[in-house]
Amino acid sequence: MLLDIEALTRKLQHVGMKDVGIAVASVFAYLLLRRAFRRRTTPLKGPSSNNFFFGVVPELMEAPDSGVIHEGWAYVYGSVFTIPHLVGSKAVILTDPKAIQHFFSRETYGYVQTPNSKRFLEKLLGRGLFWAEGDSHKRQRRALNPAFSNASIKDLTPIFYDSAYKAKAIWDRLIDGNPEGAIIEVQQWMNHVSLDTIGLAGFSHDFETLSGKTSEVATAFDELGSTKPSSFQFAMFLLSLLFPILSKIPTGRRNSLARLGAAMRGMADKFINASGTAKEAEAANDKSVIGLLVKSASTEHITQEEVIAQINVLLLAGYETTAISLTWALIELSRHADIQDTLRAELVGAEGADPTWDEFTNGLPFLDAFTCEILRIHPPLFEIQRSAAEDDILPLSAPIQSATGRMVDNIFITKGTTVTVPIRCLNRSLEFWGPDAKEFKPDRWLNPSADPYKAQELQGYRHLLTFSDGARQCLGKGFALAEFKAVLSVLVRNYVFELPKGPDTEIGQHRNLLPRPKVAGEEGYSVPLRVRHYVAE
Ligand code: HEM
Repeated sequence: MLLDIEALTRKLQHVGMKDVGIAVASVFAYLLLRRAFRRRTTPLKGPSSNNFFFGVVPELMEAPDSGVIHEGWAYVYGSVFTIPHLVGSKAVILTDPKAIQHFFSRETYGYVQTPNSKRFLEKLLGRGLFWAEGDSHKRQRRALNPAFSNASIKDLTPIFYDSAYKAKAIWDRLIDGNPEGAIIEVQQWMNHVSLDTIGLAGFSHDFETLSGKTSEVATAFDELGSTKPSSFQFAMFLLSLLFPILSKIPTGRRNSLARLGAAMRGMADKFINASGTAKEAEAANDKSVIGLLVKSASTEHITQEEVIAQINVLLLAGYETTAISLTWALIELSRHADIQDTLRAELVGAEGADPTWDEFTNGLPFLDAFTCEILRIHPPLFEIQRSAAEDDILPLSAPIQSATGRMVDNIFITKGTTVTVPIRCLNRSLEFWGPDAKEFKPDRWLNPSADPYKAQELQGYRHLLTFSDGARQCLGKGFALAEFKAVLSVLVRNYVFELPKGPDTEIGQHRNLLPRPKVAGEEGYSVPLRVRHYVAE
């Protein structure tokens, strides 16, 4: 309907300044009343902070183990509690299984990326799966699903083995003729294995880092990984949470991130130009994840921009997570010679040469138990944080006492509230996993306790939240598990791993895009291990 300007002007001439004042005051009064009567998030107990602007965010970011802090707070304040967050606001932390299940069931519609994460993800990766929400997320995920089916992952298994054998060929040259073995910085090698694998299996691109080549993407990841953010950069990061405009000011870290974004986009462009239309990809019989995506692109209405964004998503989601898990696996084997022996006995005893995909999924119980324990004790992502897109009511498994002393069996969440699921806390919590929760014990997966503790109440892969849950749960879970098991089976069958200064060597944490393990005192995120040939007795 067009606006009748003349009629409006005539009407306004009859309205005096007094009427305008009354109208403005009425609007204000309405807004204030609406705010006053709007239901607020249930007041919950929780720690306090003197830091009005950042709350406990810096404390959690700098802690060696934020999971232990969350666990302590849950013990003192209850299974759902609040923490002081940005600019006097409160974030809600969930450790109640029913509340967590409800939260994940509403992923991408009711709970969405926080505004800061959304901006960051769009800038770095584009409008792909990580960025998308609701129906758009569903559509993108549907298009990618076939590439992650069991049949597709089975087809990719030779690529996982190829990467492991390329590393083996070079390690053999480093070790040959030396009974004492060689000191090998394994984290860098697990980076190479993971990057080359995701390149080939994800989008038919060989980064060739296992052959000693460098690429812009590898260099950009390396640069981000090896430099520790300075105090200035940390302060700028915190400030940009409050004033997003500050995220445009270049700092060393932001420049590295920009270079990583540019390198990933450059490579994605090359892939699109090389594979071109769906027809050409089909002709090339491209079984990579993106090759399959390109084929289904037209039926699912996937744009070229979205295909490019998905390449970035795969790189970021698949590279660091798997490299970190493999590095932790080698550290834990070096810390526990008995576990290393048991795993090797199972793998060497396996029939034939390399275990098949079917054996990874249905056989080799100790390899499976070891894998689950690495995922439990060392989740690469420490927490999932979202913002409530609308008001919600979280049900609880057991009532808790609110901050006003009232017993409540559900929590009202106001739209805009930040809600966090602390993965690392839940995976290692005494309450969920029993008195030996903090110990690295693969056996727990083989001999489930008669008293199964609370972990059974958690959903997620094997009651772990390492791969998250709900609509956004890790799409590459099957890929990651097969790659992890294939690489580890090659390495453990052929080598013996030790920490050069003994099994009790302190392992520290290096903050990167995701936290990395490092041998305390070493430069960057170095994990040098002594690696010897395994010789059967
Ligand atoms: C040990 C290895 C891995 C772990 C622990 C892991 C964990 C996770 C987690 C926790 C999420 C949810 C993130 C969030 O909601 O903020 C996620 C999402 C995702 N992961 Fe993984 N991941 C691993 C490996 C991989 C690999 C190898 C790939 C691809 C080949 C992959 C592809 C994805 C994708 C595409 C998503 C986004 C799903 C969505 O938003 O719908 N991941 N992963």
